[in-house]
Amino acid sequence: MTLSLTIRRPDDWHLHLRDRHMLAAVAPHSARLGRAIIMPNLVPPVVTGAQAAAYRDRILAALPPDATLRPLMTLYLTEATDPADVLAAHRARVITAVKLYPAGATTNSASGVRDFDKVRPVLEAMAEAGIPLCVHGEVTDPAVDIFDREAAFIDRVLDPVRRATPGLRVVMEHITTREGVDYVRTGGDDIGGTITAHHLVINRNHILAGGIRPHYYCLPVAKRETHRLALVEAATAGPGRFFAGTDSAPHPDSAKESACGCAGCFTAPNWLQITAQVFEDAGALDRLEAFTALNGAAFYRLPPNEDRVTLTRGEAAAFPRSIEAGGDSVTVFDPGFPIHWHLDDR
Ligand SMILES: NC(=O)N[C@@H](CC(=O)O)C(=O)O
Ligand SMILES: [Zn+2]
Ligand SMILES: [Zn+2]
Repeated sequence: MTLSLTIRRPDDWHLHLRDRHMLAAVAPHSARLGRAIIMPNLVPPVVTGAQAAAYRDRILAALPPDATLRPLMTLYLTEATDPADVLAAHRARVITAVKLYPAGATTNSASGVRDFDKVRPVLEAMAEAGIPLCVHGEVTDPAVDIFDREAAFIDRVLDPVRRATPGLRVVMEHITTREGVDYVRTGGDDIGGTITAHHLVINRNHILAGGIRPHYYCLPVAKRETHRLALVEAATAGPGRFFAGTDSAPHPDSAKESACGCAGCFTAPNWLQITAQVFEDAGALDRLEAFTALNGAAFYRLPPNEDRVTLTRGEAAAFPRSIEAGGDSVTVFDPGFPIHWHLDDR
């Protein structure tokens, strides 16, 4: 018996498309989504409305003619961000959200925020205008163990900032811990959380046991199995404030397979199929649509996509091991188990 599942066209609420050669190589792999929140951590970062508009044009030019993707742009919050520019870019529908990177927390975060008091006026303006703040939730204090940095961020930064800025709408990005799940679940209507496909699949053993696997290294780093199970439970719970954000973060293999390999997993080509497999294994296929196509739109106060895609269960799917980008290869995330779901949306 062939099992098939028709759902509203999925969105990706956390996507890195990069620029230039990399953009050209990876954009087609996200082209058949509905919408995607485009992360602004380019070098140099996207900090003004004008830069976001120019970046959106480069993305649209890189997409194939049959693309359905509508890129939703974000601004990279710095201590010098002008609240008036944020408000104007939002009013002009150039941006959908603003991204907070604690300085030094992750790839290209050097221009991020060190002193949270400096961004208070921007956050207050955003709360007033209902502009969501997407947050990379890790403390950067070198004294805090890397596996504890998400939980510490909630207590030391996120909760104090939210209390100081009532009405601020926050997406806790790429949550990796039970603490993150609990904070979003109990945090009220103004907080949502994205969950990646790779964090639904790997725990820290996959990165470190039996050899170090750089293509499983991303930030926040995958945690213990108990945390992965909490993420699967949250993702498969149905209607709510958890939604798919792939954090597909391509890097050249030369930068990952290095004595100091950089962070990011490239999941754009297979995240939906992997997610479907995880939901099947959890007995939750009836809730895949909520996670991939309903909850995120609801949080962003956008209508769900009207068109549909069909996923069909069959033979184990074959995904490329890597793709080519401007002379470099970029390894595609390998879930490590067979994926029986195929995407058919034409
Ligand atoms: N997730 C990652 O490990 N890397 C992302 C940055 C980010 O989302 O933190 C990247 O841009 O490479
Ligand atoms: Zn991040
Ligand atoms: Zn990211």
